[in-house]
Amino acid sequence: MLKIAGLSSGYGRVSVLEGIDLEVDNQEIVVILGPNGAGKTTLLNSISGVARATTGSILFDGKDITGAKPEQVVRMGLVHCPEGRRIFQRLTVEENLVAAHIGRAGKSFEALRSDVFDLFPVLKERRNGMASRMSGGQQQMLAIGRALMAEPKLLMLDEPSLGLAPKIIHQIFRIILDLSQTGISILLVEQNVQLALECGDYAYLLNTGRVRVHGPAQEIAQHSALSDHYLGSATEEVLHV
Ligand SMILES: Nc1ncnc2c1ncn2[C@@H]1O[C@H](COP(=O)(O)OP(=O)(O)OP(=O)(O)O)[C@@H](O)[C@H]1O
Repeated sequence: MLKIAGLSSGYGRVSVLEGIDLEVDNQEIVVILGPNGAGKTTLLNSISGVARATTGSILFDGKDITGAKPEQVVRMGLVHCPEGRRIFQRLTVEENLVAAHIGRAGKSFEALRSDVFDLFPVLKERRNGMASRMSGGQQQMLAIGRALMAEPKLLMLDEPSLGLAPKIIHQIFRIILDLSQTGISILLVEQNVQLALECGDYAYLLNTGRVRVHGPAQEIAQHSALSDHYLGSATEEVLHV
């Protein structure tokens, strides 16, 4: 579904990522872990076309999307649900969904809205309520609902559990697993290492812009070097667990 090879990128003259190789298979949940500033968000931004790749290639669904514009990438079914939710606070739930669907070909608004409401009944209950009046967890559900209006084949989620209560975090992870069951591939950036590794199939650990460790999520969870790497004492060596 997604194949990244030798990707380096950054912002203007600031280089952030160096030589990233990463793959996401069909229906797989791939987790990206790493300390603050490791480059996780920059990696998602580079895939979605917000940050520019300086070297390397990004293939999505068999097509080269290196250097493609964000709107082209979304149209192909690669959808980024950014950190901080970025929903329209002054619009209602329904209006947020409408805004996410404007100008789209494919399934009708009504059909997609119905899928979103099936997945998140609370959004149906609150469809005419202002987004700003909803709890953090409900706003995260709306952010994912908006992303689903673009019919993703691959959904990139940046820290969906950020700032949420433990019970709600479990709900969000349950939803991520449900989405994967519907055939959507997931690329998940998370600070909640334990839950992310329980939920994921494969994991990459980033530090200072490079992949330091990668392997099946279960093996990474048991790997004693993970904490060293996670805490930032990574060597230059890439360990394949
Ligand atoms: N717009 C930008 N312009 C310049 N540098 C940036 C920009 N955004 C991020 N950076 C820098 O890129 C590096 C990686 O940041 P990034 O946000 O990708 O890390 P992260 O792993 O997602 O961290 P966090 O967990 O804190 O979100 C940091 O040194 C950051 O200061």
